[in-house]
Amino acid sequence: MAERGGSGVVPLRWSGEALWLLDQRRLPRREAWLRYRSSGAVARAITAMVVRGAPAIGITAAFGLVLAAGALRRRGRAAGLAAWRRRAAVLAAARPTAVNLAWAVRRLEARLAGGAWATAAEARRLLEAEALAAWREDFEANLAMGAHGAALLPARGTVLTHCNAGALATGGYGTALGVIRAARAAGKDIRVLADETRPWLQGARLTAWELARDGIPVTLLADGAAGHHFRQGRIQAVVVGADRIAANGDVANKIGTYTVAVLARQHGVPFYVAAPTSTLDPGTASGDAIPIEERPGEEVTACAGRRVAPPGVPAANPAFDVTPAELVTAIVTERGVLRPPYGAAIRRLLGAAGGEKRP
Ligand SMILES: CSC[C@@H](O)[C@@H](O)C(=O)COP(=O)(O)O
Repeated sequence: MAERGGSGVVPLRWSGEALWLLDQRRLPRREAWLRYRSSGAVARAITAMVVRGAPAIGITAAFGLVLAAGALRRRGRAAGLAAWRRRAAVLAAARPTAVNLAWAVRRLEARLAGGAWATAAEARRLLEAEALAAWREDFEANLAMGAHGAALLPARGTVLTHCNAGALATGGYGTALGVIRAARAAGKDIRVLADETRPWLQGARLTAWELARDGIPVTLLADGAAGHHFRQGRIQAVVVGADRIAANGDVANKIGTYTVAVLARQHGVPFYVAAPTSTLDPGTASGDAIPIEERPGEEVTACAGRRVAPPGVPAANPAFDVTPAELVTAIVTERGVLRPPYGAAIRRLLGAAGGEKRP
């Protein structure tokens, strides 16, 4: 069983035959693993939030594409490829905001196009090797981001984070939480304030769980309480993850992130975004063009499975918002720290990777 740790937490396992996902909807009360053997079921699991977090759903989709390799058994390479691509399109559409889904599909599609294979079994082996490589690379990227980002944090202080950008949201270790983990490992006395992050409570359920397991001091905040803590001077830095970063540096992340960024600017607190280069989207000019996932209103009118709003009252439920680049102090990637102006910095970074960011 392939596993990749980092603080002992992983969102997925690969057996060679099946993908196992840790059901994040049930954490922290239960650690339940669900088994998936088809790409359609994997796509439904992504939509249903069994697994979430941009890099984690990208890696999950990559293994979904391995499971889709059965489509290549059809007579004729072209027909097989067309059937496989249809399954890939379903995976890519499972959640619209995180660019990592499309990134995973492009990466595995390029592997198929560039690799020598004659049978579906050979193609499956190529796809599996690529999915495992994407997972390993994401884990290593998180370690590198941790090292770059830790240097930005003070020797002692409190960091606010929003949502969960930890091991559960990635191939292991985490982006924003990776930065915090690395700072602690480097001996910095960092404490964490975690926004609860309604409606799915990724902060209360997942970030708090991960950090408590690691013995990192974490205090939960109701989402509306952040402003009070900024005003009291209790926050020295903000670190969050990202679902997509546009070519100009605008950042899409969990709904509520923009509010935190505005507060950070108002109070002169640095606002850092930690994200792997797989989250950069040079094909999207600005945040205005990033599709924002709209989820069912029932996720807001109910809390922990019980309706809290009066019957008949609807709720708007955008899952993400966009923080304009001008509010972002720095973007931490595995290849180094980007500073404004981000358009030029992102072009330089991706150019340095050989002119093409994606395979
Ligand atoms: C390293 S995870 C970065 C982002 O994906 C994370 O901050 C986030 O917004 C996750 O949203 P989610 O709806 O839980 O998938």
